[in-house]
Amino acid sequence: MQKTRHQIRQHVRQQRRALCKQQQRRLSQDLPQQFQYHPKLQQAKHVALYLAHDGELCTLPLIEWFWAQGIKTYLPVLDPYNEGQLLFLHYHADSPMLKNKFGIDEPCRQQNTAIEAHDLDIIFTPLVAFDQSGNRLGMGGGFYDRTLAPWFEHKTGPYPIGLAHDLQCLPQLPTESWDVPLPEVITPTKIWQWK
Ligand SMILES: Nc1nc2c(c(=O)[nH]1)N(C=O)[C@@H](CNc1ccc(C(=O)N[C@@H](CCC(=O)O)C(=O)O)cc1)CN2
Ligand SMILES: Nc1ncnc2c1ncn2[C@@H]1O[C@H](COP(=O)(O)OP(=O)(O)OP(=O)(O)O)[C@@H](O)[C@H]1O
Repeated sequence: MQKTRHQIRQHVRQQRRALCKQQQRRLSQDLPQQFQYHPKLQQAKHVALYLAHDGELCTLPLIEWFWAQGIKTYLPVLDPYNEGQLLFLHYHADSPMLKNKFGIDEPCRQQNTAIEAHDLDIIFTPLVAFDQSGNRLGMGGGFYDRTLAPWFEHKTGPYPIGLAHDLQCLPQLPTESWDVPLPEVITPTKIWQWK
C-alpha cells in the first residue's frame, strides 16, 4: 500500500534526525564549493535560506560563504498578521533572534524590515522529502507552497532551490493540487534539475 503524506513525513523526519552532529557537519561543509559556479548565483545579491531544524541539512557554511561574498541573506519568519504566510528578514552575524512557535530561531522584527519576496534572487527551501520528478513535501504548513505560488504561475521572481540530505529523495511522492514542484534540489552529492 502507498504511504500517506503523514507517514512519509514521519519516516523521513526520523531518518534525518538520526544523523549525528559530525555527519551533519561533514555533509554541509562542501556546499559552498558545490555552489560557487552555479549560474543563478553569479548575479545574486539577496538570497533566502533557513536555519536547520529537525535534522535538516545545515546551511551555516553556505550562509557564511554568502556573507564573505557580500551576498545578503534572509530567513523565513512566520507572519503574525497573515496566517500561513512567511516574511523574509535580513540575517547577519549580529541579528537579534527569537524562537518561533516551532522552536526555530528567527530574526526579530524590531528594527528589521522584511524584504519583498519578489526582490529575493533565490529562495533555498527546506523540505522533508522530494521525488525524482521534483515534487516537494514540506513540514505540512503550506508556507513555502504559498510563497512559491507566484513563481510557479509566472516563472518570475525568486528562483527556488531545495536543500536536502540524499536520504530525503524518494522515487515518487503523492502530490496535491497546491504543491509547487521544484526546478532544482541540491544534496551533498548531487544537483538535481528538472525543466
Ligand atoms: N528550518 C525551517 N524553518 C522553517 C520551515 C522549515 O520547514 N524549516 N518552515 C517551512 O514551512 C516554516 C515553519 N514550518 C514548520 C511547520 C511545522 C513544524 C513542526 O515542527 N511541526 C510539529 C508540530 C508542532 C505543533 O503543531 O506545535 C511536528 O510536525 O512535529 C515546524 C516548522 C518556516 N521556517
Ligand atoms: N498556495 C496556497 N494557497 C492557500 N493554501 C495553500 C497553498 N498552498 C498550500 N496551502 C495549504 O497549506 C496546507 C498544507 O500544505 P502542505 O501539506 O502541502 O504543506 P507543505 O508543502 O508540506 O509545507 P511547507 O510548504 O510549509 O513546507 C494545505 O491545507 C493547503 O491547502
